[in-house]
Amino acid sequence: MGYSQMTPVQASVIPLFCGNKDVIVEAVTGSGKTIAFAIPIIERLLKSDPISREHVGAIVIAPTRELATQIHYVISSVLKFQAQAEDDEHYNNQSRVLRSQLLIGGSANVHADLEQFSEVTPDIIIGTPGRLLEFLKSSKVHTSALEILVLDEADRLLELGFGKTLDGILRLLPKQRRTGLFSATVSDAVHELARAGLRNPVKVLVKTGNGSSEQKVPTTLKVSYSVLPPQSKLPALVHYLNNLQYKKTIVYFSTCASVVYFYSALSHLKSKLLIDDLTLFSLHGKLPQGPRTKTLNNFISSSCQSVLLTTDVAARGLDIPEVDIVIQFDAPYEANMFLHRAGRAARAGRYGECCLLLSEGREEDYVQLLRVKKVKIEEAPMLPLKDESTRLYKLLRGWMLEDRERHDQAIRAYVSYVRFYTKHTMTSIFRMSEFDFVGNARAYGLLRLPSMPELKTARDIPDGGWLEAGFDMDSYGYRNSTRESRRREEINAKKLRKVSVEKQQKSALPNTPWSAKVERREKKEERQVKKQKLSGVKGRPSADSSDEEDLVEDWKAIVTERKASKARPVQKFEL
Ligand SMILES: Nc1ncnc2c1ncn2[C@@H]1O[C@H](COP(=O)(O)OP(=O)(O)OP(=O)(O)O)[C@@H](O)[C@H]1O
Repeated sequence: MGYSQMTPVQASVIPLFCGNKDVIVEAVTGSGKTIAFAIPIIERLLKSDPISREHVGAIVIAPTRELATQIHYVISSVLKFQAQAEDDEHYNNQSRVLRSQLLIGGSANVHADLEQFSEVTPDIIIGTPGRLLEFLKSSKVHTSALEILVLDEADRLLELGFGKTLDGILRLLPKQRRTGLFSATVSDAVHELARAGLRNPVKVLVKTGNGSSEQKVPTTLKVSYSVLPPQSKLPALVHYLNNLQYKKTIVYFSTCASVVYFYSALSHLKSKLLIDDLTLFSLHGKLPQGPRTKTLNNFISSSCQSVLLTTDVAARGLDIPEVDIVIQFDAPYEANMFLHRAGRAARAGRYGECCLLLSEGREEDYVQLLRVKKVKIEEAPMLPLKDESTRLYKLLRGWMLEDRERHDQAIRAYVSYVRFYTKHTMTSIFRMSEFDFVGNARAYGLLRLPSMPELKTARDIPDGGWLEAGFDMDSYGYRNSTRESRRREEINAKKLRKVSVEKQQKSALPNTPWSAKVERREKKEERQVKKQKLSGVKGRPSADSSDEEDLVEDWKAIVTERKASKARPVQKFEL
């Protein structure tokens, strides 16, 4: 494969894992952990008795489909040398040919996987947890001969959501086996599992730098940050994309909806905003598997300057050699994820850069936290953004006004970002009580804030949520004619309903106390339902700005609620 020597993690782990040791391995991103477990898997299987049909010899579990596919590719690349070695005397003595199979959700169903399993008779299975569990539950698959189990990105696999599936898989595996846990960030959760599944594990910790200069990121990675008002983040991104001369760039956003929106905006405005030969790609977990795989492959094989806009689905493990810069548009929900995102650059000793964009206010404290986590991070030089910013938002506004769907998309992205913010694990830094609702809404190019329960505790919200005074939402239409006629029908139906309610109110005589009581009660119930909706009891549906009248009503309720809350002692919004 062209490697002249082992990387430090390979030199430490291969002898241990080929022997009789379970291992927990922590080594920085891009340090060659895949080969560090691929070689021991192959060695052990070659040394053991041949595995009979329907049996599995080794299992590798990875948290994402992309990573599982990549590991399968690396293992298959090593296994290819078996064919070349067939004439080799040493090889013939061993008389084994190993095969591997990939199991991931979203592609063929588990029946097709089982058919392939009986056809190919693989010794090594590489998969994502859900599909793997389904597969192992089949009576056609036997695990009693399992020699070795590897959990790559083990800390992620043990996080909530995967933990249960993983327990299910572990229950189906024999206790007599070798187990290896690998990650660039081995958390406490891994030690929990170590107690449960590993026998006297050896912990291998491969550090970079020495003593006080010890780091959690590769020494060849330059990490910087910029603190900006929210409205300057998009112009800063555009500035970076136009001025950094790198072949491949990955930009991380916090939610799928943000990727969809910014990809759509930047692609449409590309000829006016970005340098000519830049190609944009978008990848996130809500894409169907086909386009997901195709996008990643196209990004990897692209020969021009390329930018991948993505979420944390592409943060761990992916090895794309030409990625030299990573931009984190938002800070991730936990500090370890920062290291994984950043580690897509500066792999295997190459030079790389990572820029983090933070919003002014509390978020600056994140830098200190990263320093405590042994990340060497410096402030980036100030960017000349003023003119760029005015021009960008003018173009964005023009583009948005061409189709109301684009504003809906922006609202979905904004709402998802706010919801993401509420889930930050570092609540003392990313405080909802300090969140700049208006600044962020402007950053997303919104004309009006959507009504959402989170706004109840927000400060400095403009009347009715308007960010663009005097804008007529009724005449703001969809390009799609079916959608637009449906919107118009809804507006007319609402107008009619309003007229009929007004008529009823007028015809109600003052000396008919019973009907007045009923009406009052109905209104009260209606208000209560609305209040429940706003307090988020059932979780609000995605904000659809086409429902303008409801929005006005909701806004009234928010104002009333805010007035009432002023009278009460202030309750801090702690998470
Ligand atoms: N011995 C070696 N010499 C040179 N390059 C190597 C060697 N072993 C692996 N590499 C290269 O190093 C790069 C990173 O390897 P790998 O993807 O295994 O890193 P990793 O430690 O698993 O990173 P991450 O924590 O991000 O998953 C790959 O491009 C791989 O080809």
